[in-house]
Amino acid sequence: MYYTTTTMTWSDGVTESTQRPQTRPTQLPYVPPHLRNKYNNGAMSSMPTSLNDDYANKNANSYGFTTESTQPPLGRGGRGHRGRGGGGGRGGRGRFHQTQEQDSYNIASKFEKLEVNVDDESPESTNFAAYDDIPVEVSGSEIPSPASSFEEIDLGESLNRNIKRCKYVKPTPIQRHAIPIALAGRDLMACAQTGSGKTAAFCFPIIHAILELNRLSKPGRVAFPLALILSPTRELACQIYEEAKKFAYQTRVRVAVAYGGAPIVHQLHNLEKGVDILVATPGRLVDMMERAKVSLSMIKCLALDEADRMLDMGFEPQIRKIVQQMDMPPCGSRQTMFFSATFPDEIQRLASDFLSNYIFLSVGRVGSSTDLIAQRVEFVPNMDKRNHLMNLLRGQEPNGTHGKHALTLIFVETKRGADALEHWLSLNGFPAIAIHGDKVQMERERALKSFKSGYTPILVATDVASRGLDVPHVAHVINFDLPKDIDDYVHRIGRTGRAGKSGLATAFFSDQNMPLAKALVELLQEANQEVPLWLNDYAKRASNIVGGGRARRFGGSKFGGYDFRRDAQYEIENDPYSSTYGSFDGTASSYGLSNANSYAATGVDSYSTGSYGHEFSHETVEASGWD
Ligand SMILES: Nc1ncnc2c1ncn2[C@@H]1O[C@H](COP(=O)(O)OP(=O)(O)OP(=O)(O)O)[C@@H](O)[C@H]1O
Repeated sequence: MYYTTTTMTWSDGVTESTQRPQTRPTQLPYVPPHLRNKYNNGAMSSMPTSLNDDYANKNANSYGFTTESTQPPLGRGGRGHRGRGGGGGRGGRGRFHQTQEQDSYNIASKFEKLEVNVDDESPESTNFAAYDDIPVEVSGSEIPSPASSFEEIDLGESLNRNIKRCKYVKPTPIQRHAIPIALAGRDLMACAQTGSGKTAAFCFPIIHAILELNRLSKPGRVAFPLALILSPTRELACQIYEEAKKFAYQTRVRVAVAYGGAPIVHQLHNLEKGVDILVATPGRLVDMMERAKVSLSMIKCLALDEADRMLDMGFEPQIRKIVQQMDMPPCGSRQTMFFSATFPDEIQRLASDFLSNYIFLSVGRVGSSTDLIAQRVEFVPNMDKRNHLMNLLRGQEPNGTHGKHALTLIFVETKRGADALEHWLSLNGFPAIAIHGDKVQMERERALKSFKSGYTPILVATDVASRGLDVPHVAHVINFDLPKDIDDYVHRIGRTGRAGKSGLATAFFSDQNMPLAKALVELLQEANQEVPLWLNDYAKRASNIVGGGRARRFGGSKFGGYDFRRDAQYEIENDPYSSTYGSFDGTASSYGLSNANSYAATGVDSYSTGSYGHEFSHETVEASGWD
């Protein structure tokens, strides 16, 4: 379905026979990925024949682990080196799981120990200078003013305390604009660049609203959450859940999570204890509702993270079922908020079905990447991809604290490709682990934990890991296979360069990627990145082909945010037979559209800030004073 592709790409297709050492024996004892190079290579004809230091030294890349440091993450072997997950998944719980996992994963459980530090602008804090000149576009009616600080927003004592615990000193731009809008109870369609703090932008107002209601949920056989947050992937649901728990710490607001691939019984048991905020993936939620374990009749607030993904082909029927066909209060009686870094026109149109008199907010250019990410596009013929990757990885010196490797995330197109590349990297001494939709949930979670902890500093992933995942210290994202869709590229590279930190993204471009060339050039230009001459040529050639490659999805606006309603506005302005427009804000407003100020005349305001504000035919109010 959604993450499934049947096409073969280079990462799967480059057969092991052509790429692996030719004399690799057919039967090898199981060796975990990290140790395969040292232990398995003994079987290679051109190599020394045992656990030979000589070989290990000659072939040491900068990831070369000592035997001591490479305690395998799995205690009980696994399923053989070609088993699911490349051996990274199924064993028992070894030393790793008893130590690092417990220490690092459940942040919320350790939250109590964190200090409340009022003035700390620690290195971990956001680099706000990076966001200073960010363009902001807002449109809709009666737009609440943005706030410049958390004090000004005033989310209440307990939330403010938790914000300090998180060491959030200042709101990020999306938070400055979105939180006041959400606190005013308005529906919202919000776009902001990857890693810019959207999760808190919807979690804070939700928690605040529930506290204001002063009516927390009670235990019972059927759960009646007051707020629902939907996420397209299980991992993202878990991440939002962990974040929401931190933000709701000591507030008595109960947060629960429901996602597929894990036993439903345990999740239901948690729900029975009472839940105020339910974070869920659509499939599992529908299942629970059909079992009459969850009712959405009390929902006051609905938030969709990665909203464009939630409404694309894969999820739209499930979302319609959850939002329109079960017992959720109708549009207008609940508050609805959509968040994403990308929001194609056609998906905005769909989304407007679920919103009432909403405000459109974009911080940074919709669908653009952040300038914090240095982007490099290299022409790499398919045949050379693996060697090129190896050289790239060899060049990465340990640079983290204690000489640890910064994390590298490699995207490939298919699940098979992810397994094959993980295996090949492991064989060559690079500690890699794969994550994709064919792995069982436990394997997926383990892969992510192992990567997050730095234990396996290379993660090979399909798009299952492209959206929303916030893994600190991802220094390099490599698009081994480029995606077909430029928005997917934006989300993928957005796994680095988060929260004001800088990052690097390298893409391997080959002939097959020509349809992406034009959009890629535009994206690089917008992000002030160098565009290789050869890529420009590809873009020109692509333009000459019918369709011209996939154009940017945000219509005619090169810079700044883009509210699709403006297109509709434009169409009507230019349609001599049309004089009314009834769907702009989800209400039946109608207005004449004959002059340039008609947009403002309808009570629909807008403002733009920052250096990329662009011109519209309607009145644009320049806002200042907070940016
Ligand atoms: N006000 C703040 N100050 C400092 N750090 C913050 C602040 N708000 C959020 N962060 C941190 O920024 C990081 C990115 O936030 P988040 O995951 O919400 O980004 P996002 O915009 O949802 O990204 P994506 O589009 O990839 O989903 C997180 O580690 C979060 O803790």
